[in-house]
Amino acid sequence: MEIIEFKNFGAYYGEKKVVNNVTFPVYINKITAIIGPSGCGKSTLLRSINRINDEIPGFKVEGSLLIDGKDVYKDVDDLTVLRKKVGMVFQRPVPFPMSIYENIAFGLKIHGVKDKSKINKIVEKTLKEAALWDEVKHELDKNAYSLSGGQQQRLCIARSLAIEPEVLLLDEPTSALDPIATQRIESLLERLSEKYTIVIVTHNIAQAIRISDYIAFMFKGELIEFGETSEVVRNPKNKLTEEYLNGKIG
Ligand SMILES: Nc1ncnc2c1ncn2[C@@H]1O[C@H](COP(=O)(O)OP(=O)(O)OP(=O)(O)O)[C@@H](O)[C@H]1O
Repeated sequence: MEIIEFKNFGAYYGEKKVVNNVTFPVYINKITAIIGPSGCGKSTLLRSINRINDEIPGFKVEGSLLIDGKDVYKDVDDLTVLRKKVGMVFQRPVPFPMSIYENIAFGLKIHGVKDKSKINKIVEKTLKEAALWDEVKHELDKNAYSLSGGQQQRLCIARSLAIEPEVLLLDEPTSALDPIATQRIESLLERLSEKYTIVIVTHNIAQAIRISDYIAFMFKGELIEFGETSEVVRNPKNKLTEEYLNGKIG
């Protein structure tokens, strides 16, 4: 079942159209990878889902983008509600300059959770979910910047999970990480997809093939192909997809 649907969706920065007539579904509790060469509109698509691009002057959209059947640009007034439902993790881990514990507690407090024992429980639960608990349980008061890059990224994932989103958006979450940290994040995402819907932008074709259930291949602002990852890889319908997957473009 789909949770998100792009329908004839387009996006502009000022006069420049960077996403054109894109239609595809994002299925619930699956990992969908948006792939394609640099500048093809991957991040723009991803950032449209939680309307984080609204802050860019001149950004506008056309067509529709539905979450649970509601158009996020027409039917959603409260961006806080949208962003609670749709969490986001960025390319570079960006912990807050505070303790590991506070990194998670902070967001909860903003969302109105005040009870200390409830916060403690959520901190532990989400750090476990993000496969970080065992490494940090004795040093929750340490500054988050003392963690390695991979641990910081898992902390950022834990922070997103704490506010119980339904969808997790990730923009190149492993491109700043070494192969071992990357592998840990990949297996974490596979586990998280049992409970969350995941949309990931990645330059790394091998990664998309390893972890995604569905692939959306973008090229110059157009959706060239969408389908089950195994099917797209085994039997790409479009020549461009085949060339991209074989490293001939991009
Ligand atoms: N804030 C902005 N203002 C103006 N143009 C932008 C802005 N952000 C992106 N663009 C342009 O929109 C197009 C699509 O960019 P986008 O970042 O969505 O692509 P991408 O596929 O994610 O690229 P990359 O893989 O390099 O991150 C590019 O031509 C880019 O230059």
